[in-house]
Amino acid sequence: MNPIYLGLNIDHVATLRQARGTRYPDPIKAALDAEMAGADSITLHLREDRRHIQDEDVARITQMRQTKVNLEMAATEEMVQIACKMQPEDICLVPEKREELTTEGGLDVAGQKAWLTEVCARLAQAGCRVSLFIDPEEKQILAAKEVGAPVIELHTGTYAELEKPQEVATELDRIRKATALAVEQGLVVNAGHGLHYHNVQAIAAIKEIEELNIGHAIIAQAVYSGLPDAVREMKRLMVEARQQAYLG
Ligand SMILES: CC(=O)[C@@H](O)[C@H](O)COP(=O)(O)O
Ligand SMILES: NCC(=O)COP(=O)(O)O
Repeated sequence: MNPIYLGLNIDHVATLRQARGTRYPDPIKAALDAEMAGADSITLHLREDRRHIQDEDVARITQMRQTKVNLEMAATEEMVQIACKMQPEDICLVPEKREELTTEGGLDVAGQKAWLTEVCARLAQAGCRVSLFIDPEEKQILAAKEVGAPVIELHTGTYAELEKPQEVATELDRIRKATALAVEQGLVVNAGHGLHYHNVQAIAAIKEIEELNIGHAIIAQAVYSGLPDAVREMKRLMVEARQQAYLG
């Protein structure tokens, strides 16, 4: 059975801290607690506007983590230099707009192949494994392969927002086909965005998906149950769905 891994996104802990400019809650404490509860990696997004995660958070987590760090960032010169200095295990390149509430859509890899080829090479040279956060589209998957990224993260935001069963089924099918194509191309496939306790299992049941990055829903649930329980329950649902997928 292919295992399924959970990456906890800690941005939302930092959002709460930045709302008041306090020293608490500490996203790094949250990350360490989550690792103890079964999170397999820690994801954090250093935005250009520094609205939540700060440079110091990235420095601290790369030193203190017990699992591995997945740094999400825009493909800009500033961010590439920071990443090369901090050297997290994984980097996920994401599109970024100043005015957006959260990431909207996937990275247009096909539209910036030359620049992304250079960025992927520089990050690989620094010892980081590069992932590209893309929509489940053939054009973007083939472009990801071309620019030299070993990993993609399929954007599940559209899936998460749909409500009508038929539309959800169609989007799931798109994600399944995209996963199959990416695996055929030799890419590792992760997924994430907008996943929560009620929609995660259909994604976790796609056997070739290796890791799910989830933040908002887990941190929200932590308000009620505490973070360790919130992490454990998400992981339990993911593993249950993966096992069921093998049982048929
Ligand atoms: C790339 C992605 O899907 C999310 O992790 C997103 O980057 C999180 O950023 P925010 O926490 O600012 O919404
Ligand atoms: N890359 C997706 C991610 O890190 C978590 O996104 P969300 O669960 O906070 O929507």
